[in-house]
Amino acid sequence: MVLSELHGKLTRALRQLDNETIIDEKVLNDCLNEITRALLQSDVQFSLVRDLQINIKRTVNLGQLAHGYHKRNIIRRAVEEELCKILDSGKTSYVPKKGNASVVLFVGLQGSGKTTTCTKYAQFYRKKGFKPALVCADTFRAGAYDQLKQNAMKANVPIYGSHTESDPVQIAVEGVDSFRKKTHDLIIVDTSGRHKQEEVLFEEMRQISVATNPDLVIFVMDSSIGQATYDQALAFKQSVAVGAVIITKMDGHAKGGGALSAVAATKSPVIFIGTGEHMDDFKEFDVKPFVLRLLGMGDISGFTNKVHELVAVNQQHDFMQRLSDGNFTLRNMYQLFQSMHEMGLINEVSSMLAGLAAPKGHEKESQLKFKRFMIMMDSMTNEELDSSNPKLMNKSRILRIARGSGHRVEEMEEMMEKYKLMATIPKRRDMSAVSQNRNSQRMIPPQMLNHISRLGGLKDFMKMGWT
Ligand SMILES: Nc1nc2c(ncn2[C@@H]2O[C@H](COP(=O)(O)OP(=O)(O)OP(=O)(O)O)[C@@H](O)[C@H]2O)c(=O)[nH]1
Repeated sequence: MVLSELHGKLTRALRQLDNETIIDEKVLNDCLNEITRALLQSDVQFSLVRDLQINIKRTVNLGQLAHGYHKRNIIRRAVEEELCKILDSGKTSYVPKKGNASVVLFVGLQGSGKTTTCTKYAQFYRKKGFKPALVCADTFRAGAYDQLKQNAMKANVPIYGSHTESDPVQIAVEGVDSFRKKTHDLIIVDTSGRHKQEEVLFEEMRQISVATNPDLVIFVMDSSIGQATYDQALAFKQSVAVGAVIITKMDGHAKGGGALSAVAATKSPVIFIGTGEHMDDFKEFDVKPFVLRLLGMGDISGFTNKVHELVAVNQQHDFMQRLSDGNFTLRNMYQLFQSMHEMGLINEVSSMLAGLAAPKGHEKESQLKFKRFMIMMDSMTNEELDSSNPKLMNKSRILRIARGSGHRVEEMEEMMEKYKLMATIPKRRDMSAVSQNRNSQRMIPPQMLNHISRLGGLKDFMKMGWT
């Protein structure tokens, strides 16, 4: 989990609400104080945190809420909305389109992770079916070309560069022209970084930018400097037309929250975050799912996207229909888990579902949790498995299933919470993303299909009742 410390503190603060029978001013203040402390410790700017607290108190006016109103949910929703506000730049970024020959220029200070991120970006789009290529216009640092070459080889992306030419502008122009002729539809230009924000670096960036006329300039920034990213992002924006930001090293830095919020305050959209040194340690950044995950409420859109990756196109509509009609049963969940398990995707999917994510190195815990859930579902009757009415699962049934499967009642309740979360996806979230995905022509990747059939899981997968 990215920002695991902040995640832990925020979820603890919200969980406290469940321990209280009456939600009064004191409980709300205690909860808000904890959230405030957690955000400040993550280096979020004081004024942003202060505004968040004021706004939440204004939204959650306990005195005016009618008796019986679900105060806990109103508080949770207000926290979610205010965090989204802090992290949302209000701007969208240019998105490369297949077949369009987009040119994307990467800029940033030395050591920010620019070269690594260029390759991660190329690989991300290669996996989406693009034909990306890399141009090394860093003639400042000896070895930059070789580093990018090595990375490019790993990511299986062609590269243009020179050991002898010293003019980065000429290399950039030649590289872009050459890849355009070869019909590459995403040409990524890596530029040199310097130790600090020197004028000479900005001048070089400006010249490369004028000469290559990029569709998008991406500023790469290291998260370890926290809220100081604000000044850095502004300085770069004033020199080149920065259209998007990628924040790196979010895996190791407690100040990541500060970095994300400070960049948003400059009205620059963060589009990806770097979460490690490896090529796959790269995540699309989307404010709402990120906040939901941070608050332990699950990454719904990530989950629905995953479903779309795994379910054949002709079945996606029906599957989403079941979800949207509220007909998603425990049996559906059981079969989904089973397929994920067989495909070795438990960790990937679990990180999208509230509370199932395990920190790096503890993935086994997630797997055990899924197994535990499946064992508990094995102790259910057909009526329980096939009902889409969560109310059917009353206290005595929960007790019986927990006892019968050798688990604690709390473990059973935790599973029911996850089920409700999945079953109510479309009710709680905007279905437009889902319907957009319906139209996407994504199929199960062939190698995955082979894998499922080898495991004999394809039959189960198809029997999930999604057809
Ligand atoms: N932990 C972690 N390390 C990263 C991440 N991104 C990059 N790095 C590491 O940061 C270091 C610097 O990365 P580079 O890609 O060489 O940085 P750069 O900005 O291109 O540097 P110059 O080419 O000198 O300007 C390398 O050791 C990378 O492996 C990340 O998201 N997480």
